[in-house]
Amino acid sequence: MSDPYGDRGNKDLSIGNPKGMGSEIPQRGGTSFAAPGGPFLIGDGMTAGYGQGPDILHDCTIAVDKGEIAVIVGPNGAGKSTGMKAVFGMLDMRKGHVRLDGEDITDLSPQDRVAKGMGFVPQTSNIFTSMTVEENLEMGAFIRTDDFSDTMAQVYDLFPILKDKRSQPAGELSGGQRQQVAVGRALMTQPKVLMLDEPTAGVSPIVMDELFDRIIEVARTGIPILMVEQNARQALEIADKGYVLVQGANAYTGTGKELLADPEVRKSFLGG
Ligand SMILES: Nc1ncnc2c1ncn2[C@@H]1O[C@H](COP(=O)(O)OP(=O)(O)OP(=O)(O)O)[C@@H](O)[C@H]1O
Repeated sequence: MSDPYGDRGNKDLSIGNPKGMGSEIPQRGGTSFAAPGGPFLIGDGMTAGYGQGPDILHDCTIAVDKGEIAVIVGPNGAGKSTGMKAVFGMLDMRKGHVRLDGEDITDLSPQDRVAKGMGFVPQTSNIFTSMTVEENLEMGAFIRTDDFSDTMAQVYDLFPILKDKRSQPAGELSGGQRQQVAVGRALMTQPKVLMLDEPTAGVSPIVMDELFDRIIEVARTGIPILMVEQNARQALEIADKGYVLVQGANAYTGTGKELLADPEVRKSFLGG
């Protein structure tokens, strides 16, 4: 396996990173955004599938660094959600590693990854609909033994509508508000990194813009964000780094700007 991140000794960096960060042209394949010591969170060379089934991910690499929003886009069935699940430890990895802040966490359970600082908002069933908004947030704090009232106040500052609706069952909220509950719940653990699987699924364009603004705000508080998005163009606009996955493999990697400017990416994935 290539080691484009140069954090496991003296290997040929040219294998995965022919031009390096900052080149004008997005590169095919698993490109490096090399930072000393490697990215903050990386699923590196992941090959994985469900149960005894075929490989869905093929040597797929996704990563996010401190201060960044990294976005994973690609056609339906490309393996975006599977990539997120693999990073979160919900699949058996057949090859590859997951590292968080330099530590190899490949063998940890999802629960243990949460304790290590990973917040994950899955695509579906990401809230408890019969519980109130506030109870959902409290559930998010389940691993904490300290006083979490400050964090709850921060979540309410970020999503004021949730404060207004804190005593309502979460199932009564609109789609965009439910997504806020889901993100808020993940923030209650005070994660070191936040993973979001299609946070804007099923919401209107206006609500999508609002959610993206909130996500940028979260990122500005210092929490790196790795997210999957169907709304590729809009997501790449706010992305420091983007991954286009095709059939479970890295097809294009670059900054959001680079990918938006790439004619092939535009033609194939952004509707021209
Ligand atoms: N629980 C599962 N068991 C078996 N196969 C699955 C499971 N979930 C997904 N797959 C398969 O994995 C492949 C990738 O699916 P995945 O949901 O990761 O793609 P995606 O890029 O997130 O797609 P979408 O944009 O439609 O959500 C598909 O072929 C899908 O059928």
